Amino acid sequence: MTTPSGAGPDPGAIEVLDRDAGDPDLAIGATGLLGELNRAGVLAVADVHVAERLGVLGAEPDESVRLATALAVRAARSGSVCVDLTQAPQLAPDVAWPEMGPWVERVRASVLLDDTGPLRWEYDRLYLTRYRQEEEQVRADLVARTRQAPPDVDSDRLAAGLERLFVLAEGGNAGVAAGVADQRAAARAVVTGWTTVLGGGPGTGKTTTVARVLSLLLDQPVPGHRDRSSTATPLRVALAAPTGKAAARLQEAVNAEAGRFDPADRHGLDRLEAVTLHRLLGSVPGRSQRFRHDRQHRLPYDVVVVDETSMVSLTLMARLLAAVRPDCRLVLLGDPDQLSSVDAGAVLADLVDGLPGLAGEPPTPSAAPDAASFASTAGDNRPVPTVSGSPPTVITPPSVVLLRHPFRFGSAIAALAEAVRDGEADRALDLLSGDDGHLRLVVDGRDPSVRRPVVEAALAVVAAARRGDAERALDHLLQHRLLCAHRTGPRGVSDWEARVERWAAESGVTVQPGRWYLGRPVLVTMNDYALGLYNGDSGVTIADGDGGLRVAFPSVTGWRTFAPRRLAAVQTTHALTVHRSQGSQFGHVTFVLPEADSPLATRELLYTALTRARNGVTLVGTPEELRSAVERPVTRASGLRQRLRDRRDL
Ligand SMILES: Nc1ncnc2c1ncn2[C@@H]1O[C@H](COP(=O)(O)OP(=O)(O)OP(=O)(O)O)[C@@H](O)[C@H]1O
Repeated sequence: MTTPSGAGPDPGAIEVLDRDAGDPDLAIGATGLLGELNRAGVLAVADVHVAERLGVLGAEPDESVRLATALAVRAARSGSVCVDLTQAPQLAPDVAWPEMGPWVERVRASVLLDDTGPLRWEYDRLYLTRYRQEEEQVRADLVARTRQAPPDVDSDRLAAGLERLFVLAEGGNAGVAAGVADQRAAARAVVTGWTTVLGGGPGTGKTTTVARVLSLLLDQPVPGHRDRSSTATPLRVALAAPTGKAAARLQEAVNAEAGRFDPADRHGLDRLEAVTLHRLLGSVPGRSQRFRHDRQHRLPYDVVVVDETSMVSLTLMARLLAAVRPDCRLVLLGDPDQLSSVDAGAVLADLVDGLPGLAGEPPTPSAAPDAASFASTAGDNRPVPTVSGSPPTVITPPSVVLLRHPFRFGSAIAALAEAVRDGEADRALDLLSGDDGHLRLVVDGRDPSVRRPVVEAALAVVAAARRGDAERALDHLLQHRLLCAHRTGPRGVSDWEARVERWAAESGVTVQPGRWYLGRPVLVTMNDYALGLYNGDSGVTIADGDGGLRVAFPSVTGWRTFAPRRLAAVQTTHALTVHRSQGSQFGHVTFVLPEADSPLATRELLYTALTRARNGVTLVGTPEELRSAVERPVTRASGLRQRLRDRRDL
C-alpha cells in the first residue's frame, strides 16, 4: 500500500475537543502559538509542557522553535517517529503559522539540535533524539547483517525439502499454484539469508510457510558435521510475537502444521513454544524499555521468528535487533497493510518499502569479511562475528517476500480488501453493490439485515451454552463479530454493546448487563500467565451441568473452562474495537463505519476490519463514509524507509 512516510499528519492522532475554562486539556499559562494550538486541540498539555521545559533547559528563547519541539513531541505521541514541519499547517489551517523557510532555518540552527541536545534534523524532518537514534540503530544493525557471508546451506538437501514440503495439492488452480510458488520463494529466502520479511494478508500462508521453513532449516546439516547427528548441537529456534495472544496463535499454527508433516520432517516443531517479544528479550521489572538481552547479552538463538510484526514499535524493533546475533536468521512475519503499532513507528511497512534498497547492489562474495575479528558475548557462549575494516558492501542482502494468494477466505472479501488497500473507493463501492451475497453496505444500523445475523449468532451461542456445549458455543462465537472504530459515542462499542444486549433480550435471551449470564461472550483484557489466558482472548459463559456457570476458552486441545471468579480482567464483548480484533478472524463481520470526519476513518482501519472476515462482511454506513475512509491512508512520519534506501555506507 502506498502510505508515504512523512506525507502528512496522522489523522488518527488529532483529537478534537470541546473546551471550557478549567478544562484539564488546557495548558495553563501557554501563550502565543503554543497556547493557540493547545486550545485548538492540536497540542496536548504534555506536548506544550515538554516543549516549554526543553526550551528553558536548553535556553532556547525562540517561540517558533518551541512550537516545533511541541510538534515533535506530539508526533511521537501520535505514532509518528518524527515531524515534517511543512505538513504542520494542515493540522490547523486557520492558525497563523510561522513562514516556513525562515522557521525551518531557525529550528535547524537551534541550540536544541546541538550534539547533546534533545532534537535532531535529518531527511528534512525533526526528530526527538531518542527516535532518531533508534532509527539509525535499526539501519546499522540491518546493514551489519548484510555484511556477513551467507549461511552455509546444503543446496541439494534444500531443493529436496522444498519439493517435499511445498507441493501443489491436487486440483489446485493457477492462483493456488502462484501462491505455493511464492511460499517456496519465501522459504528459500529464509534458508539462504540472514534477514527475511515475509509479508501478506490474512490466510496467505505466512505461518504455514514458517513451519515448513523451520523444518527445512532443521533438516540442514549443522556446520562442521556432515549430517544432522545426535552429537550435533541442534539449531535453537525462538518463536515470538508482540502480544501473548498472537504468540499463542503462532505456536498453535506452527504446532498444527508440523503435526501434519511426516514424522521425519517434524523435528519437534509440533511441540515448539512461542513467547511474547518482551518475554523473549527478558523484561526488567519497572523498566519497560530495558531488557536482559541486549547487545552485550545476545539471545542464544540461531533462528528468531516474529509474527504480527505490524504491531511492533520502532523502539521494540531496535531492542530486538540489538539483541539478536548477526548470524541468527531473523524472520519477520506480518501484514504491512494493517494498522501499525500503538507506539511510534510503522516498522513493518517501512521495512517492506525500504529493505530492498539495502539489497540494491548485487552480492559480491569476494568481498566477504574473513570473520577474523570476534567479540565474545555474555549470554551466549559462541563468539559474535564482527566486521573490522572490511569493505562496506552488501554480501548477503535481506529479502522481502510478499505472499498474495489468500488460502483462507472468500474471493469477494479479498477483492474488497484489495480495493481498499489500493485506495480505490469506486471499485470498493461497485463490489459492495454487486449481488454476490457476501458483501453488503447498509446505511441504517436499525435495518433488520443488520440485526438478523447479530441476533442469530447470539441465540446460537446461548443455545449451545445452555447445553454446556463449549465446543459449539465457541464455534458460534467465531461465526459473527460486530466491530466498531470507536469505543464510545453512537457508533462506538459501548452503545452497540447495549444495543445487541437489548436485541438479544427482545429475542428471549436472559441478559444481565455487566454480570455473568449464559452465553455472555467475554474478552480477556490482561495477560494471566498462571491461567495461560492472554489479553485479547475470547471466551463464552456456559452451563456447568450443575446449575452453575463456567467460562470456556479455545485451546490447542479444543477448549478449557474456568470458574468465572478466577477471571480477574474481562469485559463483555458483543462488540469489539477494530484495534482489539487484530490477530483474530470471524466468519461474518459487521463493521460500523466511523463518521466521514472521524479521525479514525482511515484506510488501514477499514482494511483491518474487512480482513477479520472469512465469509461475509456487512458495513453499516453511507457510501460517503466508506469513501472517506478508503481515501485517507494513515501517514505516520518516519525516516526509516528513506534511511534504508540511503546508500551512504554501503
Ligand atoms: N500451500 C498451501 N496449500 C494449501 N493450503 C494452504 C497453503 N498454505 C496455507 N494454506 C492454508 O491456508 C490457511 C491459512 O494459512 P496460514 O494460517 O499459514 O496463513 P497466515 O498468513 O499465517 O494467516 P494469519 O495472518 O491470519 O495468521 C491455513 O488453513 C493453511 O492450512
